[in-house]
Amino acid sequence: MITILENVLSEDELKQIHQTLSRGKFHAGDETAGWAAKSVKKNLQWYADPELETDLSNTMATKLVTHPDFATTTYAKKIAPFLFSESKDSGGYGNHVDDALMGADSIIRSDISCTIFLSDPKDYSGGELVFSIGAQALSYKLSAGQAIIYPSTTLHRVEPVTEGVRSVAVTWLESYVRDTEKRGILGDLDLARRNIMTTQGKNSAFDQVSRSHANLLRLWAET
Ligand SMILES: O=C(O)CCC(=O)C(=O)O
Ligand SMILES: [Fe+2]
Repeated sequence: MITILENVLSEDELKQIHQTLSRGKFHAGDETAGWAAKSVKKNLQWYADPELETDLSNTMATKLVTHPDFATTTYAKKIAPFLFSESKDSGGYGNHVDDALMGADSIIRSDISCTIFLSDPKDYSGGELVFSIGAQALSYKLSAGQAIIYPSTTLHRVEPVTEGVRSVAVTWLESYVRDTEKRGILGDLDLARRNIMTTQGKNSAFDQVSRSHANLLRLWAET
């Protein structure tokens, strides 16, 4: 399931992030890709003082995981450090699938990929994030501060940026529930129980749906 999270970052936070990014440098991005993805990775990757990199990554992670829709969309167990990328001058990232295992010291299994958009879509041409799902192509170019969350199993690409600069923060999540269909079912049940609570209060329907949600999570979660 592809999900959009609104307002992960405010205007002020975006300004601050761009200010921090200006304290580092962008280098060719092919170092941070697997051997096959390297050949199509034509974006730039941000490098800075390691402490600054860690600080910015942690700030982004906090913003993401405290978003009200994050927990029930992802059932996240682990989050990888963020990468900050820029695409410009016809750079982008051709069709690829993200590596299944990521990280050096601490390895995570990538179940979910996430892009947080840091640029206003009016400020660049091209740069759509496109998912190939069977014969379908789904294309997203979100507002600055919005995030998109999608299964890491998906073949995807970033179209070349022909004008301006596309700036994003990307990360990967390991989920307690690795199967996207199962996460979708759990997310629906959780939404249903919350809707019942809001519209009818804590009645027997709420208890039944809550029990199904909790028991399915118990059956499916890998701890
Ligand atoms: O820039 C994006 O939106 C996605 C980048 C990407 O696919 C990746 O880093 O693996
Ligand atoms: Fe990717």
